[in-house]
Amino acid sequence: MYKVLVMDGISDLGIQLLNDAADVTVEKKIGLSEDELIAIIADYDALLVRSQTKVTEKIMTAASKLKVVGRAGVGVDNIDLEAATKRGIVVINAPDGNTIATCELTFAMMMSVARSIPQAYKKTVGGEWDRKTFVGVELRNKTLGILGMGRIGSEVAKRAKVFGMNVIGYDPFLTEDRAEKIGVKLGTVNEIAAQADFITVHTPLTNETRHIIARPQFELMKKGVRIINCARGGIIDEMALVEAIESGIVAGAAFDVFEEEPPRAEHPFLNNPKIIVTPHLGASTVEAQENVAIDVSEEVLHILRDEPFKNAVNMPPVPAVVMNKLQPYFNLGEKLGQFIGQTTEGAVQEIIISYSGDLVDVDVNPLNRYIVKGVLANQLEGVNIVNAMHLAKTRDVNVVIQKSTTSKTFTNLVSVTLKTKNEERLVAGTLLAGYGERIVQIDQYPVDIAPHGNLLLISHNDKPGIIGKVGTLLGSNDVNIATMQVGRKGVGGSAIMVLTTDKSTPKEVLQQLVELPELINAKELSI
Ligand SMILES: NC(=O)C1=CN([C@@H]2O[C@H](COP(=O)(O)OP(=O)(O)OC[C@H]3O[C@@H](n4cnc5c(N)ncnc54)[C@H](O)[C@@H]3O)[C@@H](O)[C@H]2O)C=CC1
Ligand SMILES: O=C(O)C(=O)COP(=O)(O)O
Repeated sequence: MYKVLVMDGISDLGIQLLNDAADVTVEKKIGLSEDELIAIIADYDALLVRSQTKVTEKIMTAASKLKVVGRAGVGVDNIDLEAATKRGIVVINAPDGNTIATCELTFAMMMSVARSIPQAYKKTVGGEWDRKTFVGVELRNKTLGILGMGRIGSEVAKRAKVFGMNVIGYDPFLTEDRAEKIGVKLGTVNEIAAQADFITVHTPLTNETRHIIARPQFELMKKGVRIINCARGGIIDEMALVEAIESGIVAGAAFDVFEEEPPRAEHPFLNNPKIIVTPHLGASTVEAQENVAIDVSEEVLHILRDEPFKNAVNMPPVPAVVMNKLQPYFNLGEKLGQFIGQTTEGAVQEIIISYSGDLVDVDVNPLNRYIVKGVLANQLEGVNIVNAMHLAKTRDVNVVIQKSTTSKTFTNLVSVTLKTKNEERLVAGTLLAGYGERIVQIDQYPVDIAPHGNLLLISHNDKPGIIGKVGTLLGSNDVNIATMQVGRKGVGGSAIMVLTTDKSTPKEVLQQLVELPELINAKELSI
């Protein structure tokens, strides 16, 4: 039974999927301190958070069972990604579910700051009928500068166009073609600062975006500019903004997010009549909260059940077309890795993965992770597709990827060669239409094995009667042979025998096998 800990007010409707799962129990705890979380986290397989809980390295160190941290939202700056990757903890987010909610709040903030709605409301409910102070500005024909033209930034741009605004966007990934298509002019940060009447930011908070708008940019701005931040505190330098308001450059600002949340009571935004604030409400709509909780719950279930997933933040994203092609190979790749990992003794020095046929034109990086995971799982605990490459690197295991267009026999072939100080072994597999996964080569021997269950790998000399001897020995010890394959270099030469058995072969029977004069080695592999 998997145990999931839900924190930070995640929608109950959204996590219904987890509640309904027979193999999951869900516990909800709100507002735990770091120490309180450390005290209980070892019990849980999955942790679900929003932006409030800081998932620190200390918490992950205590989380001995934790497989996944699910972020019901976009930003993961509250989660120590490096610490998670090192420990093989998958971090997933729900990037699509709150785009519209945050875009709409941005628009609400832009209109509020253009018309001073919160300030006017406050006076009106206070008994004043002040129609002089709050003369606003229109959005039409104004220039909106957008830093960060991803999901939210692009939706804001769309709506701004409908309002008759000119939009200038800055985003290192915004191409001229796409900008033209959505009717956005491209500009640098400084060009935006100099030209815009409204500026809104929609980037993540990174080393590059921290204080991307600071004193030098405010100095370039037109008098009367209005600034909106519904992304992350810290993208705009808060103190420089206050100065720019005091010096009359900035006419108003609307902030949903703060460098420190919640802000201290004496924070200069909180008593500035030109600054509108909300308590990080961008994603706080019924729809968005249901969306992100559903998305994150689906992914958490996949991860707990060892099924493929797509939104890992601490792994490169896999486009859907690549995923569709690769997914059928994940199981085969992992089994080939497990198989070859169990055939060798001693530390692995190099893993050579070769692809031919169908996979040559595909980005095989996700599949490499499954293969390396399979290899290392034989020697290391806690390996998974998130940390497999990291663990290989930290253990000086060289991973070499080769591709060849010339597969002689199979439409697709994945072969894995393992080198240790004293050995080099190879296994190759394919997906056969109608038959599924097959191992088709072990070292230099062609074979045809369905890679499931208990496998006995026997190296022997090709002598008459050896097959019978092996069969008799196993049979007399109640080990039933399901399938048998033999491969040899030539008559009387060295050969291999691969058996699948209905149950595991006891150690003493393996020992008796090895003592047969024709046998070189016998090993049970579990894949
Ligand atoms: N206030 C709230 O409650 C919410 C805030 N957010 C924040 O909004 C941010 C944006 O969310 P999405 O649009 O969904 O993310 P996204 O990943 O679709 O877009 C972010 C864009 O920023 C761009 N970017 C990265 N570095 C940049 C730089 N140095 N200069 C300019 N652009 C840069 C990226 O290329 C990307 O296109 C999130 O990172 C999150 O922090 C998101 C949801 C709710
Ligand atoms: O999704 C995001 O990045 C957000 O900032 C939303 O945060 P929240 O889930 O409302 O704590």
